[in-house]
Amino acid sequence: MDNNGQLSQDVKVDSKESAFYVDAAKYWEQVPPTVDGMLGGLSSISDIDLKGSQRFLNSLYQLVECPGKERALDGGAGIGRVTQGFLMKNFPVVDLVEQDKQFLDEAEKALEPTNHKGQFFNIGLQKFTPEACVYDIMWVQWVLGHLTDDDLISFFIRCKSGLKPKGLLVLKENLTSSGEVEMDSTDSSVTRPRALIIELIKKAGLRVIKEQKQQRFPHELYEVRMFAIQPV
Ligand SMILES: C[S@@+](CC[C@H](N)C(=O)[O-])C[C@H]1O[C@@H](n2cnc3c(N)ncnc32)[C@H](O)[C@@H]1O
Repeated sequence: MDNNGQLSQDVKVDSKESAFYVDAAKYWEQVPPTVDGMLGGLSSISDIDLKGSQRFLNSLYQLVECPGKERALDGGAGIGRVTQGFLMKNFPVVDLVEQDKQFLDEAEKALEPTNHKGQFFNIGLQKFTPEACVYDIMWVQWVLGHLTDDDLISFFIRCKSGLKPKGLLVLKENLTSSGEVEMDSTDSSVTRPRALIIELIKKAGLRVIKEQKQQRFPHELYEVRMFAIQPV
């Protein structure tokens, strides 16, 4: 790590239960289970975000080999903002993976009166293995900065086995414009440059088939991009 608190290009942490993960879990433990909590006080951008996601998903159904519309996964689901605001409108079954028990309980409570069908997995993505060949879309948003590079590659590899034959993994993440990995010690996460994300995707034997920048976000925020990914 350099003096500016930046990690060098590679995000390498040895142990799975290292301080990197423990500190992140501690940070999220004291965040209120609200949309504002999920978005660091920026609940005002939630609608724009969800609409941008819907547009991107629609564009994936224009592809020649498009995914099915049965079952999705929400990775790093928090209180289920993405599940409820977007994925459930497109998929009859949506499973949620979230490391924080309080958030997942809140999601379960909020989804109970709806017609939600799906499972709740209280586990970190670095340890999560999806059931084989079940997902049309695995949507992973604003969480990958909490995984080390090595764990991210392993997670991508496990995602490949969770996808149906035409299924897609979709990432929606902040990207740095500096070309560097930037560390946030408050929530124990990193923000990666686009080039590193692409490199890690390739290392996992996947490739980006469609990519789009989220529009209409405040200019002071990191650039946010969506990547639709499939096994090579
Ligand atoms: C910025 S919030 C985003 C939540 C949700 N994706 C959304 O867009 O509303 C990040 C979420 O990732 C979760 N998280 C952090 N580290 C994680 C990990 N290693 N595995 C799974 N979830 C994690 C946090 O508990 C939190 O719910």
